[in-house]
Amino acid sequence: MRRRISQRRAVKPQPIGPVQTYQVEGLTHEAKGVARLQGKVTFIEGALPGETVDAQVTKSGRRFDEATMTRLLEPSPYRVDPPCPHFTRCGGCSFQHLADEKQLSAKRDWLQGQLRNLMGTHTLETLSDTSTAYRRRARLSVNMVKGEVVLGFRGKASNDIISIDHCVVLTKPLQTVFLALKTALAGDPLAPNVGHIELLEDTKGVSVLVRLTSVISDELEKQWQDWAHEAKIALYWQAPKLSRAELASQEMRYYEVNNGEDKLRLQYHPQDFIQVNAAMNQKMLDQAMAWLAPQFDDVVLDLFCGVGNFSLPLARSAKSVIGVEVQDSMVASAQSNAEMNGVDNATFIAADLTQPAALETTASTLLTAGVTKILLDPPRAGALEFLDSIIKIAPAQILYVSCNASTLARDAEYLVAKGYRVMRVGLMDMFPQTSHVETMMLLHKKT
Ligand SMILES: C[S@@+](CC[C@H](N)C(=O)[O-])C[C@H]1O[C@@H](n2cnc3c(N)ncnc32)[C@H](O)[C@@H]1O
Ligand code: SF4
Repeated sequence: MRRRISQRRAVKPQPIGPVQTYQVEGLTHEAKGVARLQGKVTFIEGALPGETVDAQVTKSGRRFDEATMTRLLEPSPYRVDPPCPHFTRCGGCSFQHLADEKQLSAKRDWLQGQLRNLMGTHTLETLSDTSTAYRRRARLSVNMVKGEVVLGFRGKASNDIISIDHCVVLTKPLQTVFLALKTALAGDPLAPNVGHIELLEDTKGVSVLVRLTSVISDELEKQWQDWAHEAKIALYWQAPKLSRAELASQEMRYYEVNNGEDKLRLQYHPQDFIQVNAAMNQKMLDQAMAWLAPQFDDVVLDLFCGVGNFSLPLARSAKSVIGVEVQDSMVASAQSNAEMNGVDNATFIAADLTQPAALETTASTLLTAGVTKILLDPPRAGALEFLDSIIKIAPAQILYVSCNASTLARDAEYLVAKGYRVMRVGLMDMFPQTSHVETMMLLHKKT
């Protein structure tokens, strides 16, 4: 474990030029200030638009330089004290020095730029919620340095693990567990056997998944189970080389979502994908239902459906829903989630939507199903490989939920070229304090 970390260690940027004064004009997507000096663009870590700063170049390229701020001469009125004491070193957040409303407007400007060929005269709609204490899932890195355990996140300018005492974007219960875990791991024989740790909070409570790098004794395992029991934490172990099937046999978790007056319970395994921000997930589901407006005669296809986060609410209003997901275990969870919630009009198919073979079998099944609306929520790579199948299925409406604006722009431009029209576009601020944005786009088939 230690070896792997040192191999991946990035070189910390070192100053290579004199300190110079810059007027900062803009902000990049990664929250670096943009300035020009003698015509050359410089990206300055830590600087904000409207500020005058001293900075030192750390990397010089043909087209632009990168620099680090050494002194803030004139601050922006929108500069705020970062709520997290680790902000300057931890790579988890990039925007904490900028007021919440300005973070959002910077994200809006950036997203509108990414989608410039698609926005037309549409106004970008915005969904947001609390800017701290929102993260219900986090992956912590663990390292041993000179016999001391280091628990935290990767650094900003390097792959080093930064020791964290308090992470303000975690939900309050996870902040408490983080501290308890850190205290319990210090000097404990478990620490050198841990690769990383996942914290998870859901309707069932708090859980901790420990990924082991080597086998531990039954006695040590028992001590930690006792600790978890005492702290009311569900503890999951992932032993080295544990198969997915063995993992899947472990106890399931669940979270709940509201669907109007109705409550839906979704079971999942701690290793399965779930949306990280519970409050924003609820707002996103409500918006998806409002925009796609499933009716009693709609057959809705939910692509990349996970454990049925969108499928189940959709099925409550539609004639039927077909979910497609690559992970067999998540397909099984989605199916049992439907049954547990009394949803009898949803079926789920396991298929890899990037593979031509799967595409042919899946798409031909879907071609005859009379699909009227499609919701898709792909991973960052987008859904390029399945777009032709979508065109063949020819739904009247497509709701695209995306965590990567550039693949969304690529895919949506393709759909527009094939006869769809953009109807609504929305930014969903799922990850405040970071540069990530989620986007929702509604497209209608041109008649
Ligand atoms: C962004 S998540 C969305 C999940 C679900 N819609 C939700 O809201 O919880 C993307 C999902 O796509 C699945 N996935 C990833 N690659 C896939 C592929 N090639 N084919 C089908 N599903 C895939 C993942 O397992 C994951 O469940
Ligand atoms: S991820 Fe947590 S610890 Fe890191 S900067 Fe953000 S709030 Fe602080």
